[in-house]
Amino acid sequence: MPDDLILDVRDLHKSFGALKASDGISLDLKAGEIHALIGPNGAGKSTLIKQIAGGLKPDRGTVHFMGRDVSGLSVAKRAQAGLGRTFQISALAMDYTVMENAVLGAIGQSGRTFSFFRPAMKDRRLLERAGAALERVGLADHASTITSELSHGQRRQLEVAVALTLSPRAFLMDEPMAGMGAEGSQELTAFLRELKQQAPILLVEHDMDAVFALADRISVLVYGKIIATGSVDEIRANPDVKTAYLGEEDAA
Ligand SMILES: Nc1ncnc2c1ncn2[C@@H]1O[C@H](COP(=O)(O)OP(=O)(O)OP(=O)(O)O)[C@@H](O)[C@H]1O
Repeated sequence: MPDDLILDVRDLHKSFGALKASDGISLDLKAGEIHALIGPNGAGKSTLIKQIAGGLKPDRGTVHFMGRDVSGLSVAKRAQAGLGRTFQISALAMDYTVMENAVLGAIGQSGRTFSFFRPAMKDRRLLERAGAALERVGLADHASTITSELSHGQRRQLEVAVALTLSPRAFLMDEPMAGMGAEGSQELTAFLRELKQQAPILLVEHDMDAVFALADRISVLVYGKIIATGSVDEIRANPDVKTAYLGEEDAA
């Protein structure tokens, strides 16, 4: 394995009945980069991210992470191994405080199973780790704020903080810009550019301005197949990509 290869997805296949949502997908993520995954609605982006994160089992193909085959591991095990994920739909506990959500992240729990929760809130090591992550995303001053009171942009920051508590070696991000205003997107863009130095990011994003501003590489997914991978300039100039997107506009 080359040193800078963090995530290596090989020949993933996933069908839903006759529909091939992943049709032989291979892609990789290298240290220090943002690799954006774009494609028309229904192309299979979310399905791919779920298979990489471990929530959906491929019919065929493998996922290697840091040189290790993680194909058989659960979401939680992959997260503990350093595969961090932020969600398209928030998994934050809205009536808990910002710090409590970060601590839940630090014990590898997202969602709503809180059996370890009370003892965790007294664990100094976990509190420190959660506090450091909040500091990193600029939410330290909001540690005791109830999460539902945060702005949309702040919730996104908190999702990143939750992922950061496990010291990820890579991030999977599903539409982090969704629902953000122009100012919020700009702030998040600047933050992601800094974050990629710590851990590379596989980014699914519909906001093309953000993708073109951020991505080191772009892969284009259409009907379950990657039709092109390249730099921003290469993808912009690629005739197949233009056709795929024009086709979508014509259909709309
Ligand atoms: N659990 C499922 N059962 C059946 N079909 C599914 C399932 N999940 C996804 N699909 C189908 O697979 C295809 C790919 O869906 P997916 O959500 O991965 O696309 P996407 O690129 O993320 O789309 P969008 O950009 O709209 O979020 C779609 O046709 C979708 O209807």
